[in-house]
Amino acid sequence: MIRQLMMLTGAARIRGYLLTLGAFAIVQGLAFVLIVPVLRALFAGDPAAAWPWLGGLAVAVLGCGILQYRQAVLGFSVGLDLSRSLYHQLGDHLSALPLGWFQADRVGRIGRLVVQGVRAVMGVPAHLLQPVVTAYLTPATVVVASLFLDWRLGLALAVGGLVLAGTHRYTAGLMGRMDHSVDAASAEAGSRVVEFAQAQAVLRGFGRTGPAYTELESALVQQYRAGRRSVTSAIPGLGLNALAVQVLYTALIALGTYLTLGGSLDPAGLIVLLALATRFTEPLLLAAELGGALRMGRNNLARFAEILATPTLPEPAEPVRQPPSDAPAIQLDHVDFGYDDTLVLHDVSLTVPPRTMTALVGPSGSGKTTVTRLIARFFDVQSGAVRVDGHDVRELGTEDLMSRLSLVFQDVYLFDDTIEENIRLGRPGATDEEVRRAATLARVDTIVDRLPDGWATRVGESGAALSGGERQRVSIARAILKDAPIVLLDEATAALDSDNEAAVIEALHALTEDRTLLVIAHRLATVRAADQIVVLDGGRVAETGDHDRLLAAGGRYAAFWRERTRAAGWRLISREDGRHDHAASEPSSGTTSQLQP
Ligand SMILES: Nc1ncnc2c1ncn2[C@@H]1O[C@H](COP(=O)(O)OP(=O)(O)OP(=O)(O)O)[C@@H](O)[C@H]1O
Repeated sequence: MIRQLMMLTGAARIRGYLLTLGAFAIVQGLAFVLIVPVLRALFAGDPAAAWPWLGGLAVAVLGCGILQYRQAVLGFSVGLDLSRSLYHQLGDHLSALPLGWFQADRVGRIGRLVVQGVRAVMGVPAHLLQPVVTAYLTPATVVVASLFLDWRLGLALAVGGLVLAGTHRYTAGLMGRMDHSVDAASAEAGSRVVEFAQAQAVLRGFGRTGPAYTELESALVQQYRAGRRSVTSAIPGLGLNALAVQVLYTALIALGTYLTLGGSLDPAGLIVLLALATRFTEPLLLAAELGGALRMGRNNLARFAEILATPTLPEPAEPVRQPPSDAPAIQLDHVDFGYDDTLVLHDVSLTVPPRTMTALVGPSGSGKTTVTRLIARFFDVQSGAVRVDGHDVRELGTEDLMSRLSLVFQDVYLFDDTIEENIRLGRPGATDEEVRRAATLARVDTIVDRLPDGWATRVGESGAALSGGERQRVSIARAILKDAPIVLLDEATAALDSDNEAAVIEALHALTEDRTLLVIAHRLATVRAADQIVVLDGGRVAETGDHDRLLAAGGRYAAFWRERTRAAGWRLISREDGRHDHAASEPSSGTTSQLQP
C-alpha cells in the first residue's frame, strides 16, 4: 500500500509524512514512559528527584503536541494531493486508453471508483496510516524505554505486545478473507441497481418491475448474505482481540502483584506497570478496529492501480504528418481482428477511394461496426493493416487520425449543455456564425425554434430533451462543423417520423457532399446510391461491387436485397414490366431488376 501511495503522490512526500508519523509515535511513547521515573520519585518521597524527569516529560509532551499538529496537517494535505493526483492520472490515462475499452460495465465501475474510491483513498493517510503507525511504534518505544528503566517491566510489556500483535494479525487475516466477497457482492448489487434504473422503460414495458426483476433481487440477496457472513466471521475476531487484551491485562496484574508481594517490585512500580499497560493496549486495539477500513483503502488503491496499469494504445514516436493525398482514403489490408481470443474479422480487405461512398452491408453481427471501430482505432488489429490516407493508423498520432475522420454513430452522446455548445464540440475554436451555419445545414435550427429558450436551451442529461432523430441531427451538425474529409456513418436503424427522417437525410446530404464516406447502410436508397457496396458475412468480405453488378451476380447481395426489399414492402420486378424504381430517385440502370412497392 505504501508503494502504491508513493507511486500516486511521489515517494519523497510519503517518506516525509511517514517520518513525521514515526517521530510523533516515538515521542508519544517516550512521554508515556517518562511518567515512570516521575511517579517512582514521588512515591519514594523524593520530589526533588522528580524535577529533571518532569522537565524531560514536559519537553516530550511539547514535542508530541507539535508533531501531532504537523502530522495532522500533513495527513490532510497528503490526502488532498492524493485525490488531485488520482483525478489527474486517471484523466490522463483514460484519454489514452483504446476507445473500445470503455464498455458500459467499466464506465460504471469507474464512476463508482471516482465517487467512493477517491474519498476512501483520500482518508487513508490521516485516518488510517496515522493510527496504524502509532499503534505499532508507540508500544515498541514504550517496551524499549521500559527495558532501560526496569527490565522486568520491559520484558512483561514486550511479551504482552507480541501476543497482542500476533492475535491482531491472525484475526485480520480471518476478516480479510471475507472482504473480497463483500466487495464483489456490493459491486454487483451497485451495477444491478444502476441497470434497474436505466432499464426502467424496457422493464415496465415487459411488466418486470420491482420484485419481478430477479437479477437485482438476487444481487441484493447475495450482498446481504456476504455482509452477514462477514459480520459473523468478524465477531469472533473482534472478540478474540478483546479477550487477548483482558488476558494480558490480568496476567500483568498477576505478575505485578506477585513481584510486589515478593518484595522485588515496589508499589510505585506496580502502579506504573498498570498505567503503561493501559496506554500500551489502547493503540493496538484501535489498529485492530481499523483493520477493515485499512483493507478497504488498500482494495481501492489496488483498483486505481489496476486501471492505471491498463495498457494504452501505443502512440508513434514520430507521427507521420502529411496532408491527404490521392492514396485510398481508407484501406483495410488483410485484417484479422477479435475482441478476445475469437476472431470476428477474418482476412478483411477493402479500399475506399477518396470522395466516393462505400456502403457496408451484411447480417447483424457480421462485423460492420467493428470495421468502422478499427478505422477510428478504437482497437488495434491483430494482423494486417488499416490505412487512412495511405498511412497505417498506428503511425498517425491519435489527434491527426481524428482530425481526418468524422464519426456519426447511432449512440450519440450529448452533454447536459446548450445545443450550441454540444455542436461546438465538433470544433471548439469555431465562431458562433460557423456553429449556426453547421446547425442550419443539419436542420438543427428547426429544433431550436421549438425549444423554450432557443439556442440557450440545455438538452438535459445525455440529451434527454431531444428525440433520437434530433440527437442524430445535432451529431451531424458537429461533424459538419468539424469538416473532416472522411465520414464514418452508422445510419439510424430506428424508424424516424417522416419530418425527422427528411431532416436527417437533408443533413446527411450536407455532410457527405464532396467527402469520402463509409456508411453502415440500413436504408435501401443509401445502399443503392453507393459507388461501392461491401457485403460482410461472418466477419469476411463476401462480395464487393456496385448495386447492379452485385444484383446481377445473384450471390449474397442479391439475396440480401431481396430479403430487405420484401421486408420493406417492395418487390423485385423485371424491367420489361416498365415500372419505376421507388427506392431510388432514378430508375435502375440494371439489366434485370428494379423496385416496386
Ligand atoms: N465490445 C465487444 N466485445 C466483444 N465482442 C464484441 C464486441 N462488439 C462486438 N462484438 C462481437 O463482434 C461481432 C461483430 O459485431 P459488430 O457489432 O461489428 O457486427 P455488426 O455487423 O455491426 O452488427 P449489427 O448490425 O447488429 O450492429 C459480433 O459477434 C459481436 O457479438
